[in-house]
Amino acid sequence: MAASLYALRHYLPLWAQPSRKDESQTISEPRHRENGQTTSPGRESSKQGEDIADVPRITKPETTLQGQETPSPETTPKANARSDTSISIPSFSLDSGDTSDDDDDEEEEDNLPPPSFPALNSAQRASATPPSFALPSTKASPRQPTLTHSTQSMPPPPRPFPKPQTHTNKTTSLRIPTTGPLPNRGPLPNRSPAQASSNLNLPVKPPPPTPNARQKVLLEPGHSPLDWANLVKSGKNLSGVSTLTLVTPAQLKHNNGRKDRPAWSVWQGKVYNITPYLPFHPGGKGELMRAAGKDGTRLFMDVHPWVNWDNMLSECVVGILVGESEGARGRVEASLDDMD
Ligand code: HEM
Repeated sequence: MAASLYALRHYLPLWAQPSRKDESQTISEPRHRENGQTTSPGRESSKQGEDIADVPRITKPETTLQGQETPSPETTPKANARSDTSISIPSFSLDSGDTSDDDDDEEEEDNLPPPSFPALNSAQRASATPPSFALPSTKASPRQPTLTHSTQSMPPPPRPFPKPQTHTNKTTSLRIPTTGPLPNRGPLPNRSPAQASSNLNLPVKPPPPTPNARQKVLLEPGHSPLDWANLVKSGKNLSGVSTLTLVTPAQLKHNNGRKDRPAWSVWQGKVYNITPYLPFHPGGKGELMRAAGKDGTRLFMDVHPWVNWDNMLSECVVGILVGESEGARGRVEASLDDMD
């Protein structure tokens, strides 16, 4: 116990450090004297047989219990069956009033190297020495702590560590600062990329526009694919003709959607009036108009062969594309039928 206390004396507050000067202390530190030299307990003995003498022992105080026989330091202290309550209980005293006789030893102790653990440059040593105990302020000597004598009741132990008062305390100063820029975290977030890069003299390039691979257009409200599907389902005639007709190429070419004429187009032999579908076409009116007045099968299949145009344009069918001769014969037959 005493050896531990002595080994840890650099970490104990001053008032708790064991003193070798006061002979009345209960914890005495034996000294091994060899050839007139004093060996401190913290030092290692060079001889094996002397190790026992280096171990600090708890010995019976010699001066405070007067009139009692002084036991040999080699024996275990015995309890005394005295009921004299006036006997003062020896206490631990660090009074430094009598420092005159042992100054050399004191200097020798102070010059001792600190314990090897923790290391001299370790964080434990930097932060732990000296611990700041909140001792009651007295105007005593530098060795302030006074555990005085006997019948005085011991004051309550002081708080080992004072409460942290400001954020400059050691424990809080290790935290990440909550204000100001963080170290090595780049520019402040409110700065624009141009401002941030201006410090670095880097050329500022605007991000390239995202290519619209599908070339879809923004449809007008009420012209979504679902709106078109609902319009087709309503059964409304969207072809612009009363009956299916034979369409000649001349007729197809004429109805190309210009000059208020309807826009007809052909897919796989069928003629469709695409005029009502123009505002609903996801690819835009312009794309769809490329097929107006002609056969648009190849254009259609090049872009979206997966689209079921026959189902989508079922109410837009005008007729069937025929040759010029067939169309003329068809018109004659039709006129004959009208005569019947
Ligand atoms: C009347 C016949 C046509 C119908 C019913 C039709 C229908 C459609 C539909 C439903 C889409 C959307 C496809 C999707 O989202 O996957 C679309 C997109 C498109 N269509 Fe058409 N289309 C027609 C004719 C044409 C023609 C003749 C062209 C070009 C000459 C064309 C060019 C486009 C383009 C460029 C897109 C956007 C890209 C895409 O979605 O793949 N369409 N069309």
